[in-house]
Amino acid sequence: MTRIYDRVALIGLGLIASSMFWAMKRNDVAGHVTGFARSAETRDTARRIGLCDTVCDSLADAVNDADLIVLAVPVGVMGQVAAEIAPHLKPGATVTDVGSVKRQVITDVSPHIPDGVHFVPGHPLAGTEHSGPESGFASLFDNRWCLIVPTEDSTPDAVDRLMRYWQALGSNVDTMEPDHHDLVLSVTSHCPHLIAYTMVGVADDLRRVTDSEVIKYSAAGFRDFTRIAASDPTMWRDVFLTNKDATLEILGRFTEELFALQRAIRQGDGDFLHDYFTRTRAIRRGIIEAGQDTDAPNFGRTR
Ligand SMILES: NC(=O)c1ccc[n+]([C@@H]2O[C@H](COP(=O)([O-])OP(=O)(O)OC[C@H]3O[C@@H](n4cnc5c(N)ncnc54)[C@H](O)[C@@H]3O)[C@@H](O)[C@H]2O)c1
Ligand SMILES: O=C(O)C(=O)C[C@]1(C(=O)O)C=C[C@@H](O)C=C1
Repeated sequence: MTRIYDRVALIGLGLIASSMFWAMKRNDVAGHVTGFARSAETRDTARRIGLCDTVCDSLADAVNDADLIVLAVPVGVMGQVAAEIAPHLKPGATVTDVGSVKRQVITDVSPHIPDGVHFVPGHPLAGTEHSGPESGFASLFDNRWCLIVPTEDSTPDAVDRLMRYWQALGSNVDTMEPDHHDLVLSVTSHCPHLIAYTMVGVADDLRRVTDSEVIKYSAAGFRDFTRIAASDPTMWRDVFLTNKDATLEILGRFTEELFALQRAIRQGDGDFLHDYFTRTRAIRRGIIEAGQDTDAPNFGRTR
């Protein structure tokens, strides 16, 4: 038995919250789980599929007895939800979030946390392009990192307990400072999504001059882009609006590199291209050798 919290409340019943629920049930991580979603349709779906022990029709009912409250809503509404739950929180409870951006969430949520309640932000580095209450699955967090991003006010006990909770859900855990988190995630997640959105947008524009061939004959590289570019529009709009500085910094560097490659192609500088691709191939191989890419088609193959 790996019970870490007695009562957990999930706010926003989408991909991440539903995956957390199934992972909690798999390992008996929580005693009783309540859930709340804004739309009646999502709450009905949750009741139909058995998502949460109790689906509540109000935020107050969902959180008032909870030891852990998980904000699993788009980053842009975290502050608003925190303000709504604040009067109903139990002393000693911990509020956490799973938002993809940390500095803005801390700025928006912290002022609403009452005295005697802990706030310990977090971010599971796991997801898919799917969203909504039916998209979750218990193994989503297995062997993935979850970054815990304490604020200046987070107490060591509350941090330690939340880390044990994510480990019980199957994750590896680490702590990180908020601004550093936002810069790192801009490189590893946010800008790659923006580039995928752009590439699919370019293909869509081109469709008119290629008679749909780019879609019909889409090769593996482009198909990977379309998977990423199918990710939830609300979630990703909020990510870019709330991680503006890091996104613009990394996009600036990206554009410089792209221009260098463009020049090498124009000048026929094969050595530059070969050296560049040799360097990037080594990065990919390093990730696989470190056992970090469990999705790789050859993961675990010995020959
Ligand atoms: N999808 C991913 O790959 C991924 C990975 C890690 C972290 N995250 C973060 O997790 C959070 C949730 O993402 P998700 O993928 O589960 O999204 P999702 O779209 O699947 O679910 C979000 C849920 O929040 C609800 N919601 C929206 N506004 C609300 C409000 N004001 N009050 C109450 N509920 C509201 C929606 O109805 C929906 O049920 C986001 O902050 C996102 O940045 C997502
Ligand atoms: O695997 C995917 O589809 C994801 O986009 C997951 C992903 C990522 O970029 O790795 C997306 C957003 C997060 O906040 C964390 C994880």
